[in-house]
Amino acid sequence: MSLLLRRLLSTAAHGPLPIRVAFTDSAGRGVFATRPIAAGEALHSAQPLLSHPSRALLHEVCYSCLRRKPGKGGHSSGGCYFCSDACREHAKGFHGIEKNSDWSLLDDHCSLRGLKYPYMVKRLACMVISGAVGADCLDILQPARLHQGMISEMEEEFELLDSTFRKAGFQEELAAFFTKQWYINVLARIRVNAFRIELVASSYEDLLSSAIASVSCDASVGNAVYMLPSFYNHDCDPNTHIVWMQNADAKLKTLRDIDEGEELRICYIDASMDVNARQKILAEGFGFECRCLRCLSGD
Ligand SMILES: C[S@@+](CC[C@H](N)C(=O)[O-])C[C@H]1O[C@@H](n2cnc3c(N)ncnc32)[C@H](O)[C@@H]1O
Repeated sequence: MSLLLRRLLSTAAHGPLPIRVAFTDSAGRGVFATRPIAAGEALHSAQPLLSHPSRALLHEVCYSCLRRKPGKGGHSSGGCYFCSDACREHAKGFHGIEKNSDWSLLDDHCSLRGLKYPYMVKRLACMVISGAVGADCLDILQPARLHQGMISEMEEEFELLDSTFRKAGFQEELAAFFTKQWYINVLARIRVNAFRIELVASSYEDLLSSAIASVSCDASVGNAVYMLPSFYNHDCDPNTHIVWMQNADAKLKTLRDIDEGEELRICYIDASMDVNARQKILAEGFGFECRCLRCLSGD
């Protein structure tokens, strides 16, 4: 296990976490309980390594933590909304770089094709340039299997990002890491590990804005990639779930009693779909055939 993971598992506020990361028989690495865990117990929370608001809500959620903008107040900066000084401070490095570039070509490219992940790579590149993270910070995560069509699309996106950064004068900073291969490696990891974030309404006002958002089909406030949550495998009848209350900080909780040594699995997709739809999405989006008990029973 990497040093980073070991540190994450042992530095919880209330002692070591009741989980460990280990190899499964058929699904690569996974998360296992190190003791019996009761239904509904909070396992841990996790802050994103990388997040980005949905395009449709760019000015409606905090540019840093994805918290929804309340009806009044808030701190805006360059068109972006920050919910607090701490969020503004956290975003200072990458936002300063993003602000200095003209992203209109990338915006056109992504909105025409309905792409969201290139924005996450853009943000990661800005975080690397600002010194907030290393260029290899996602390397530990599992990448997607890519076919030639995906690689060609990624190469096109890379060229757009590269020319935008160069026009803004970041040649020197890019030289250290920003290659086509870096872009492809990072995007391949984001494809498999990014979570689509839907906040659980915590107030009447939130409830109202979620209702409006779901009517207009943009219930997701954005996407984020985490470290520890990325090691949870999928099950269509999961024993664990991941929730977001007010912002992109994720909380993992058990859904039923768990035995010591049992693997903890979450559901990556909408579990209410039928077996054929679930199998299709998991095969196309995540590259595996789901052989969970529910799928095997044809449910
Ligand atoms: C978010 S990662 C989960 C952690 C991953 N197993 C690892 O080693 O990093 C998602 C990937 O794990 C594998 N995976 C997750 N759930 C699976 C399942 N039920 N059956 C087979 N493979 C699964 C797939 O390769 C999938 O693309």
